[in-house]
Amino acid sequence: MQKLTIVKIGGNVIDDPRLLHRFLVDWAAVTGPKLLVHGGGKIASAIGQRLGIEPKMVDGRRITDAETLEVVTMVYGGLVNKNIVAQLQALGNNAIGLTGADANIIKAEKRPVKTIDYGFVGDVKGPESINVAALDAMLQAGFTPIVAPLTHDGKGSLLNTNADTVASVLAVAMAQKYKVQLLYCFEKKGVLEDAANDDSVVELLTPDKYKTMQEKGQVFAGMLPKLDNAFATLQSGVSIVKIGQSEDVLAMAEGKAAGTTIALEA
Ligand SMILES: Nc1ncnc2c1ncn2[C@@H]1O[C@H](COP(=O)(O)OP(=O)(O)O)[C@@H](O)[C@H]1O
Ligand SMILES: CC(=O)N[C@@H](CCC(=O)OP(=O)(O)O)C(=O)O
Repeated sequence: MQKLTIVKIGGNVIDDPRLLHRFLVDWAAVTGPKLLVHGGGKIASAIGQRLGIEPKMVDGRRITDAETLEVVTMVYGGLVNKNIVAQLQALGNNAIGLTGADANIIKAEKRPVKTIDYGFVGDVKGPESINVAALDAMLQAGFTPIVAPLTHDGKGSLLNTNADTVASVLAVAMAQKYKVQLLYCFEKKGVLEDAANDDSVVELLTPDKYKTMQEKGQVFAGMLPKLDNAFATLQSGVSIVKIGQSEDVLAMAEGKAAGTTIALEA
């Protein structure tokens, strides 16, 4: 099986032009088939606020009313996605920017209203909702798909889907055809024993260690769904999952010691 590297890059890196450029230079140097998923939540919040739309987040998910859907479509599908593609073209990487609607790559369902109405937020059912053949054709033709965290409902509406979730569902679906390594890149050196101390990287995170860290309150906020997603992908056929700093993407992709490796057992 051919190797496929899937990287997710988070909002704090995208929001910093210097960090983003440095990441893209290293990303362009990653060899073999590869696919990038980007977030951009921070920029969407800032631009929404400039338009008088206050961000509302519940459990790390954005409440996406009709106006907010317009903002995230412009920001994720336009500004962020196309800036990344243009920079990668300048670096010699033949990137192709996509939302989940393009080539029907990710179909989702509007999250049902229970106690909270998330609005136009999409949940992806499973690997059957991913157009693996289309992504495979692009990869084999030498393109690098750059995927925005937008999905579609098959009825004409775009939906907003958390970028970590998009990366993990794509990784699981692509594992049918490739040996997938999934790298979550953000601004810290990895999963840290102490979130304020960058020198406290946990090199290997097992479910037992994760449980202990949760009990001690060492993992919180956006790291919780990221790690839940990470363990779930390993259980669904993804070969390697790592979490680390955007500056270490090349080292992580090449299997050198960097970041936190997520593993089902020690
Ligand atoms: N143990 C931990 N190690 C590192 N970061 C942690 C930890 N626990 C919580 N965090 C927080 O998780 C955040 C990353 O999650 P999130 O903001 O969702 O990432 P992204 O930038 O990829 O969207 C970090 O900025 C950090 O504040
Ligand atoms: C439904 C939902 O919450 N979608 C996310 C998508 C962007 C994202 O995940 O961006 P980061 O990776 O930068 O956080 C949002 O709008 O914030």
